[in-house]
Amino acid sequence: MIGVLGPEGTFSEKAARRLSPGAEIRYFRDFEEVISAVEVGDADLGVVPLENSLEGSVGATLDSLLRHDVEIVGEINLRIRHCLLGRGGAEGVRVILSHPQALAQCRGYIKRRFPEAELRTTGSTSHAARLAQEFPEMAAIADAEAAGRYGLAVIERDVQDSDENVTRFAVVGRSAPAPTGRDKTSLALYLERTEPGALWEVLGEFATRGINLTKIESRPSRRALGDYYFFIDLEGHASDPQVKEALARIRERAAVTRVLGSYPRTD
Ligand SMILES: O=C(O)C(=O)C[C@]1(C(=O)O)C=C[C@@H](O)C=C1
Repeated sequence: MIGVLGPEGTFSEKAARRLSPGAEIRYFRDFEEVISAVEVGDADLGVVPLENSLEGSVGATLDSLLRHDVEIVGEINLRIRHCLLGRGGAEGVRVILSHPQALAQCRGYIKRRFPEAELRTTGSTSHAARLAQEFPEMAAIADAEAAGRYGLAVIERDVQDSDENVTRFAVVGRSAPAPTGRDKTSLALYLERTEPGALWEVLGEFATRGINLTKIESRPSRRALGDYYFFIDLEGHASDPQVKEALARIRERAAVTRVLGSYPRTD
């Protein structure tokens, strides 16, 4: 059973179905609840968004991965094509609803096409579609498939601000997959020290061993303003000798070195 953001019809569900077409799906209120359900065994796997090509990282997912004892076991890249869904035509639309990530991915379209509309955020794109079903003056930004599920018409298609709108989802589980030879590793580091070059030294451990980094991102540590965790993705598996060696050296310097998972690469 795979846990995803609900209700029925989210992009997270679409990504989960791509991973495992026949799997039983269970719906949760937010990404933290999905991750925590995997941790306690209420879901075998979870599928949660990690980052988007237009809007960047999904902070709520990164923060939850750090705070729960789960592993990233895979990744899924899904092209996101948003639609405007409603009960009538574009003329009657006064309020536009969606998940904050989806509204942000369609910001330009909304400003251009509906300069007067009120924007309201919902827990997910399908939650927006479910609400738009009840109120004719409301339209939802969601997947075309949500229109059929919630009895809505597709008012306009492809309303995202760029065709290159891709969301990368993490598949979250409790046990690490075996190395495949084409893997990626996600890490979270907390350095504590603030002297010049602390991050540079850590990154040098990867550079000198020819390990390619594919992402680096900082997130507030929640301890103090200006205090950060670094989230790093690299090519390779945590059990590869070079990666293992780099991690051992980094563990001597960093206050926290947490491997969030090693998993097969999709690109
Ligand atoms: O609301 C949904 O449909 C989701 O699955 C969430 C989510 C996200 O937060 O990134 C997933 C993909 C899209 O980027 C927009 C929304």
